[in-house]
Amino acid sequence: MSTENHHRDDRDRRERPKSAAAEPAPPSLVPPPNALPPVRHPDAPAPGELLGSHYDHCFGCGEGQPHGLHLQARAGDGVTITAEFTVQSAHQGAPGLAHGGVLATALDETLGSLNWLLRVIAVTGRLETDFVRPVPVGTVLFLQAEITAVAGRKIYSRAQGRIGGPDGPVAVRAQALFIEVKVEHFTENGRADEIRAVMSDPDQIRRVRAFEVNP
Ligand SMILES: CCCCCCCCCCCCCCCC(=O)SCCNC(=O)CCNC(=O)[C@H](O)C(C)(C)COP(=O)(O)OP(=O)(O)OC[C@H]1O[C@@H](n2cnc3c(N)ncnc32)[C@H](O)[C@@H]1OP(=O)(O)O
Repeated sequence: MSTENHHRDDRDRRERPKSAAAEPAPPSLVPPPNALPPVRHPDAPAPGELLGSHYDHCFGCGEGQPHGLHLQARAGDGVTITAEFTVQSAHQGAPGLAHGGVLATALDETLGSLNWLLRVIAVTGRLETDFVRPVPVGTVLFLQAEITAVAGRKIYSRAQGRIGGPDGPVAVRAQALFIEVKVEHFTENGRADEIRAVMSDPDQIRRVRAFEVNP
């Protein structure tokens, strides 16, 4: 293939339709035939409601992380979420541009927030990210995410981040597989100091309960 054609192919790939749905998923991100549509928990936050942080020291959403993303997620209709994150100078990779790992974190955090709507505790098993456009420092990234299917403990989801406005061009997108876990995943693996602090904070316990199925 000529260099010119190669460049045109690259550009075409970047400018494909805006929906994450248009992207073929790798095998482990394709829900199995027995997967079911996600069911919004009756006590899930109402559409339009801000979810708040699940943990004050979370790098993605916690207020207690000075250089964190301070991402704010809002429940949408069905099993969807919107979120916003403003790229700060502490988030640079190349001069004046967001670090790709930080953008992946924003996608991961948004996708993770979706599990609030199922009232399930889940962690990221697989996260596949496409970086479509550079994202300058100072940019607001407008994220949208949805759960597409659930198969036992496996939760399939996808997200995209747009720049210039909620309907602007897609800059990043991701497909993910989250795996449902028990609270013991954290209590048995997390560092003892932080687990102790969380377990003695009634406000934090209340937030953890909000994740549990049939608390
Ligand atoms: C007291 C304090 C409480 C605090 C309460 C806080 C609550 C809310 C915190 C939320 C925080 C959110 C923050 C953002 C989201 C993160 O960033 S989470 C952090 C990043 N993720 C992790 O650290 C996960 C590390 N990985 C693990 O711990 C384990 O591999 C997992 C994911 C729990 C799975 O292990 P497992 O439970 O032994 O399950 P396993 O049987 O291996 O797999 C189950 C199924 O999933 C499939 N699977 C597993 N991994 C993968 C993979 N990577 N690819 C494809 N398929 C996979 C398996 O093939 C299997 O499929 P089936 O055979 O059932 O068809």
